[in-house]
Amino acid sequence: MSEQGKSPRVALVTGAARGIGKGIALRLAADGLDVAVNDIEANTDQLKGVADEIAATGRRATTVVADVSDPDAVQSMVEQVAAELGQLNVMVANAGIANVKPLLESTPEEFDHLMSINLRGVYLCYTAAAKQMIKQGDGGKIIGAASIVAYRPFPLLGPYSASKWAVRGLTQAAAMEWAQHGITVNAYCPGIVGTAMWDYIDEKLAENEGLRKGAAIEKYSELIHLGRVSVPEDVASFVSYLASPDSDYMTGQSVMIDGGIQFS
Ligand SMILES: NC(=O)C1=CN([C@@H]2O[C@H](COP(=O)(O)OP(=O)(O)OC[C@H]3O[C@@H](n4cnc5c(N)ncnc54)[C@H](O)[C@@H]3O)[C@@H](O)[C@H]2O)C=CC1
Ligand SMILES: CC(=O)C(C)=O
Repeated sequence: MSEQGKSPRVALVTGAARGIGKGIALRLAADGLDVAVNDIEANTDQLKGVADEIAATGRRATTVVADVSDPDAVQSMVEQVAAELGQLNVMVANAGIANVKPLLESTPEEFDHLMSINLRGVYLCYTAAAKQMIKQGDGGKIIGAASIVAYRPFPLLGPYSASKWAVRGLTQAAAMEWAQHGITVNAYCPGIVGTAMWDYIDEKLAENEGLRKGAAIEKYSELIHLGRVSVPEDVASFVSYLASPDSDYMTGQSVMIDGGIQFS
């Protein structure tokens, strides 16, 4: 119980074994929420490490191994979190993958796989969380991972950019439909964050453009007006706001948190 005698709010963060998701999970725990962290089976050890870090701060933590593209797994994940931590108040649909390739070399199978995680996964997490929050009857905060490419695609990241553009649309529709239940739905749009995802993007862009390793991220970083590559904590600070009552009058927005690359 908190000082006010109310149970701490509970957040679920997908793709939280590393990178931005880990940063968000640790920040929400620091904000006083109990936190469930999700990732795929291959990252189970890292995921447990994140849960241990949260528990060390005095908050309750639990891990849920699940693939966000699987409807049954997502439904079970939400049920498990509500059963173990008592409720679900904040859903952060963060899990995502990138694929760097010219459109003319991409395959329908690669396209479907990327969409199954980046778009269908977000849709499944949004809807499963909303059903749980409506059942609880006390509103909630649903938050999705978009990107600056939801406003202006990067070449060689065509399907990825389209998936993030679609997350922006889904976020607007969900905000309209669930406002009546006191649920706000917003998305964060990071720019260039130095995570494993950008290690991969840098390597692939370098291959495609005949650059040395590290050169692509340097090149793209020249676009950042604030003059440095982002860290997960930059994004987590904004998600902290979206998860808090301070953002209660904001819904349907996909907001750039990119050091000043893209302007809407
Ligand atoms: N790194 C960047 O510059 C940017 C990242 N983003 C978005 O932020 C989110 C997090 O990105 P990063 O932390 O950089 O990526 P990352 O690759 O470091 O971490 C993503 C996590 O998601 C997990 N994941 C992948 N597929 C999954 C699935 N099917 N089910 C559950 N978990 C799954 C991975 O195992 C990994 O732990 C992604 O949605 C990404 O598209 C958006 C803009 C910029
Ligand atoms: C990975 C990503 O979304 C960007 C913009 O770098």
